[in-house]
Amino acid sequence: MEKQPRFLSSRLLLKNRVCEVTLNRAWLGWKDVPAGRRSINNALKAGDYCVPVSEIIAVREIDMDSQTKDDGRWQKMPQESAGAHPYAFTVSYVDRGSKHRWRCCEVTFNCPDGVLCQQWVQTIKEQLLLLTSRPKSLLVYINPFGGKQQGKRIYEQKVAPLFSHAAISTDVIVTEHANHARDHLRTVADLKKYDGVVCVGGDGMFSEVIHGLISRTQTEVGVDESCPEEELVPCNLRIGIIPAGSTDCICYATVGINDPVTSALHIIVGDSQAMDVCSVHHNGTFLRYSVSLLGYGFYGDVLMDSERKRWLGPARYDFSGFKTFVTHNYYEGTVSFLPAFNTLGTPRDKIKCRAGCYVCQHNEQQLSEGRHPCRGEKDVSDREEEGKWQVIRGKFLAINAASMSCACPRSPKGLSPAAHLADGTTDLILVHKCSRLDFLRHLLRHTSKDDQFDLAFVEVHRVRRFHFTPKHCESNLELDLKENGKKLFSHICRDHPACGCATVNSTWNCDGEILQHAAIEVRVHCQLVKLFARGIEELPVFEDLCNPSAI
Ligand SMILES: Nc1ncnc2c1ncn2[C@@H]1O[C@H](COP(=O)(O)OP(=O)(O)OP(=O)(O)O)[C@@H](O)[C@H]1O
Repeated sequence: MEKQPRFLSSRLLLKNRVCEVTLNRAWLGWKDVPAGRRSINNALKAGDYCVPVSEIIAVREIDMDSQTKDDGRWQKMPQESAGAHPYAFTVSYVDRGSKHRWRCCEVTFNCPDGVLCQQWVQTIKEQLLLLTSRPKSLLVYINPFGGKQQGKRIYEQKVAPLFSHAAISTDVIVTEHANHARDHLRTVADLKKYDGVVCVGGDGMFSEVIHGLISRTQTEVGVDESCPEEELVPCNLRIGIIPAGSTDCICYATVGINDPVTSALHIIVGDSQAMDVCSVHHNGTFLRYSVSLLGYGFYGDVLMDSERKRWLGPARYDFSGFKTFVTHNYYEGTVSFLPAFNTLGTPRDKIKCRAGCYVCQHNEQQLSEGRHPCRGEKDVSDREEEGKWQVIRGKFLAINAASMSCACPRSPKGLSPAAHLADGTTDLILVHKCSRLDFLRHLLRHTSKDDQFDLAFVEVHRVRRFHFTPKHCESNLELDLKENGKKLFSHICRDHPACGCATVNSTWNCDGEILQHAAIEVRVHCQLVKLFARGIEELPVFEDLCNPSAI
């Protein structure tokens, strides 16, 4: 690691031990003064430590006379040290626990004189002010009915104190009905006042927020989001998710854990993770946006059935999953798709999307070079034409488009383990008609080490766009044409199930919401939104870096 010039370096007292405390542009570090030279009360060496400045939450001076911290809590001070080192300051910082969990930790240093103490506090504060990616003002939406209806309590007890500790101001809106947050963002909210939007709830609340923000952004720049061919403009404001729902998959996929404190700390340090968004249209009419899973067949049926059994609570997903599996319906239709070309990565290459993902960076760059071509280069529409649409007709148990791995605590690998959050593509997974046993083998591979795509009846394609037309809509289309010309007297199986045709229709599960239409056109918009997150970190990323000799 490159050595940085030191801003400050002093011998201070930490819990009766003399420490060498050092601050440079990147790190705050402390280490015990070597034995023989330290020695206050013969304290044991407790080890060396360093914290990236970017992960310091706050610093404050402590009023030793009143023996309290300025947040009013009592502080025990050792008598000896208080005498010789009567001034102190406390630094709050991010501490990493296991499984991507973050906590806010504190360390208090005692100083021999007040000027030195103030110099430390002032210098650290100045460094924090240089971190311009940190939000100062946030708009917070709380769904009081999400998950176990704990959203308000979670925010007030775990998140709000951290925001105020980090001097972040907030405007909080407790939603009063579904789509309250979406509509407020779309029209009323004074977004210039804020550096970000936070939703407290589950994936449904996150979906409301992206719908509101994307809509608002397009309106402001005069882009018509209802037109499938429009190039949508990315949203400026970042979105934070405080997980408080019964499904918190987006939070899990972008932070690595569903934990309100961890999410709050990612917001405070000003992390940023871009995310692709799929627009879904039917016959040229806008339906919804999706960021995680679009599923027809199995996952559509599970959602449809589980919605009827809300009274069962979270157990409804297991129940409906089992029922749908036993029912074993398949659906006929045509899938056409535009494969991603000129991109790094494939759905089966086992390269997982992680913090600072190279695949996402590279592919986004390729796309934006296409959008803003240098002289002589082709523009994006020409480039898309370079890829050839492919068409697959068949009978499917499931058609899934995974725009991220869709990993969650129940399925740690997810539907498409190598899908990327921000590479401008979605992984289209087609599960053709097969036996129940084979389908079970495929489903079980979501939790085992085996490749879930290495089965004869499963195919997967990384795509930029796809269309799906169920068979009954194809019949509709044919019927219309024939009626116009030849006065055909036939019926559509959908309307007349008694005709004996086995075909039934499924619905699309769009990030947990049911779509009203089965025939859809989907297009991926690369990095349309940004989150206060950094993607899942490879563990243990900071063990190597945390070497005090580097400072
Ligand atoms: N005050 C409210 N009253 C009723 N519904 C609301 C309110 N605020 C938000 N909603 C809606 O509640 C739905 C579910 O919210 P959320 O995702 O936060 O919780 P969840 O428990 O994970 O959801 P689900 O039950 O769908 O798994 C969202 O689609 C949202 O539109």
